[in-house]
Amino acid sequence: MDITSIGIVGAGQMGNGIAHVCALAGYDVTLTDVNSDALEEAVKIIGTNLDRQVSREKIAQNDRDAAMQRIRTTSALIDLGPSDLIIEAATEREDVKHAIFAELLPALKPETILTSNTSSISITRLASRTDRPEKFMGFHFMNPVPVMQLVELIRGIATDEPTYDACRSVVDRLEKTAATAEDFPAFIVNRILMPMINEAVYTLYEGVGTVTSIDTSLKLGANHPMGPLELADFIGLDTCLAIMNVLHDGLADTKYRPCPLLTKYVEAGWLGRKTQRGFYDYRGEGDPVPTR
Ligand SMILES: CC(=O)CC(=O)SCCNC(=O)CCNC(=O)[C@H](O)C(C)(C)COP(=O)(O)OP(=O)(O)OC[C@H]1O[C@@H](n2cnc3c(N)ncnc32)[C@H](O)[C@@H]1OP(=O)(O)O
Ligand SMILES: NC(=O)C1=CN([C@@H]2O[C@H](COP(=O)(O)OP(=O)(O)OC[C@H]3O[C@@H](n4cnc5c(N)ncnc54)[C@H](OP(=O)(O)O)[C@@H]3O)[C@@H](O)[C@H]2O)C=CC1
Repeated sequence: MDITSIGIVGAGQMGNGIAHVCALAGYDVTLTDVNSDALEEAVKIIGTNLDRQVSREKIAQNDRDAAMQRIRTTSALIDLGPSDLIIEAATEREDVKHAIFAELLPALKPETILTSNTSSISITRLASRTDRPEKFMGFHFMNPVPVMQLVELIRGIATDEPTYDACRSVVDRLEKTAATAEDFPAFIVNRILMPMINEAVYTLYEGVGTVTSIDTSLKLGANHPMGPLELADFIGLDTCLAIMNVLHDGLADTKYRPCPLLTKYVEAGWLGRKTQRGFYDYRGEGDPVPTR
């Protein structure tokens, strides 16, 4: 199937990044969110990130302008009806994703491919609640989307080859690299990355190190671009906790037990950068201040 238009559900940090790269690659993009402020904010962020790429001579000004022209926003989910490919990038909660698909399905063309950017949730289970499990895939971008090269492609048990091939062609057109993962909890990247982040939170919880010493250790001692707690704030602590819960429930192994301190931060609404406070406090003018 020739994909020319892409509908994106959720205009948070992932949704805006996905809209950015898809529009830049020439796809017509429709972006939707339940929150109309999030849509306005997403368009601003996309404009700023494209400007940055222009100023660093990564893209030309007219490519930037053409990409912005290709992005349409709407708060009505059914406006995604004509899209050839849907990428769902709403909050990492299975009930939210099921509800989105239930509302969206009656508006879709029969041939439309349905995908989720979920970090961890079973693709087979999400697909089973739709009318097209053979046309359903995991399409997992990494954050920040305009910078990170990888897209994980995850087949559900029923996904057919034409669907996989069509998604792979989209990854090629975005000039990203695909890695194929089997449909087990959290796939590849988060199966490995998230227990490391959770262990960093345990290291903090048990008083082995402070926020600063833990992040400095991994940045300078293991050459990670961000420390694990800084990265957790960047991803979103709610998303990190949701992924740990999927690993814990899905693999039934205590080694995936979410750290109680991670739970406490989420309960406080300290979700990281997106709420201005997590393991660091971002509300001041200067450098972020560690909260422990
Ligand atoms: C949770 C999941 O399901 C899966 C995941 O995504 S896990 C998270 C995966 N992501 C990571 O691990 C990110 C780790 N961090 C990094 O790689 C780096 O810190 C970073 C790329 C985010 C920032 O790098 P940095 O060197 O500290 O900052 P900075 O110099 O501002 O940015 C590097 C480049 O990226 C660009 N950039 C950064 N954010 C950008 C954005 N949102 N849009 C466009 N460009 C961006 C910058 O313009 C800069 O470009 P040049 O190389 O041309 O100068
Ligand atoms: N953060 C990361 O590093 C990565 C995240 N992901 C995955 O991408 C998805 C999105 O994550 P992320 O962008 O970080 O999350 P955000 O919290 O930044 O954004 C999620 C957006 O979805 C909106 N939303 C919630 N419910 C609905 C709905 N029913 N219909 C439409 N929009 C809705 C939210 O609105 P409101 O705020 O009003 O609730 C919010 O604007 C998740 O599945 C996550 O696991 C994948 C790779 C990396």
